[in-house]
Order: sequence, then structure tokens, then C-alpha cells
Amino acid sequence: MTHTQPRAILLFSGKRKSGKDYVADLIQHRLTAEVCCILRLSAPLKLQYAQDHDLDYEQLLGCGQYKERHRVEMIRWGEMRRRQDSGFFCRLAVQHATRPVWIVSDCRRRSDVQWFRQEFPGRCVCVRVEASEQTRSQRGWRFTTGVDDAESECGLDEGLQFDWILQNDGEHERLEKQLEELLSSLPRT
Ligand SMILES: Nc1ncnc2c1ncn2[C@@H]1O[C@H](COP(=O)(O)OP(=O)(O)O)[C@@H](O)[C@H]1O
Ligand SMILES: C[C@@](O)(CCOP(=O)(O)OP(=O)(O)O)CC(=O)O
Repeated sequence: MTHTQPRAILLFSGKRKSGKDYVADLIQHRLTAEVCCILRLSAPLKLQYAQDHDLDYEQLLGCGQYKERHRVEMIRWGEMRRRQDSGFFCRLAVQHATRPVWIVSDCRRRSDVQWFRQEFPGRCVCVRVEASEQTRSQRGWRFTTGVDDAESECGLDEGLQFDWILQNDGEHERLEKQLEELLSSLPRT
């Protein structure tokens, strides 16, 4: 099945452990799963990478050491595929999306955002999720050379105008208020 036309696409970016998945889940919970689906560019990437390298896809999806062991090589491989076709993973990620609101929870590169803006003009909302280094460390983040200083993590640090910047340092009330504003700004039909 091919995807339907979405009403809005929330393009999430942010550092590791800023809480992109957490916030995406909160929004989906508010809108319900009938209205909102969560898409990950890393899912088709990991699937293809696992198949090509005879690895365990489920373990690459998890958050254990298995993924970390393969991360640097996977980044490199993904970059190679993107150089051949910058929309490769984006196209696969949206393939079966049929809900009116999509959240793409892991945009990392300019080319990701460009692809969505080109394919779905006027429907993309760029959302940055932010948390302090202290908060991210408390959530288990440790600086890793080759990962945290590479395009995979820094590609959208500069040059992109975010429509929303969500502060996610753990103050629940504050986050809820920001989500309220964001959601009420989305088109209703
Ligand atoms: N506002 C929050 N309150 C409580 N826990 C949070 C909050 N935001 C994130 N977390 C927790 O921090 C960890 C990292 O969040 P996650 O959404 O996986 O980050 P990311 O997807 O940006 O790497 C998870 O265990 C998540 O449950
Ligand atoms: C090769 C990757 O897609 C791996 C991403 O895996 P996750 O999205 O699971 O990563 P974190 O949330 O940062 O831990 C990165 C890329 O550069 O495309």
C-alpha cells in the first residue's frame, strides 16, 4: 500500500537523548494512533543494513550495545546510500503511512528536511527537541567521538529555521504547555 496525503508532518531533530522518541510518543498519545503515526528514517536503514550485512535487525532497533557496536559503520553505509539517492530512506519510511499527522522522529541531515519539504510543500513543521548536556547525561548519554561530532548528530545544528524549539529538561508542566501550543497550531483538516 502507498501512503496517503498527510495534513501535517512534524520533522523532529535533536541530539541523542534529548527526548525525541519520548516527545513523539506524548504527541501520538494526545492525538491518538488513529490520527498520528511515528516514522523513523533509521528503521529502513537498519533493515537494509541488517540484510546486507547478515545482522540482527531487532537488535539494531534496540538501545543496547549491539546497535552501538555497529553505529559508526552503519552511519558510514547510510551516508553512502544517501549520496547515491538523498531521498532513499525517506521514501521507504513514508511508504505505508496512512494517518493524517506524521511525526518523523529522527531527521539528521539537511537532505532529509529538503526531501520532505519538496515532496510535501506547506505541510512540514520543523521541531527541535532540546535538553541540556546535564539532562542528557542523566539519561545515559556519553560523548562519543565519531558519532556526536559527525554529521549524523550535527547536520541540523545550524542553518535550519525551526518552527518550534521544545525544551525537554524534565519539567513536565512546561513541556505539556509547549505541546499544547504546537498542536493547536496544526491545521485541523
Ligand atoms: N520529559 C521526560 N521525562 C522523563 N523521561 C524522559 C523525558 N524525555 C526523555 N526521557 C527519557 O530519556 C531517555 C532518552 O529519551 P529518547 O526519547 O529515547 O531520546 P532520543 O530519541 O532523543 O535519543 C528515555 O529513557 C526517555 O524515556
Ligand atoms: C545509522 C543511524 O541511522 C543510526 C541511528 O540509530 P537510532 O535512531 O536508533 O539512534 P539514536 O536514537 O541516536 O540512538 C544514524 C544515521 O546517521 O543515519
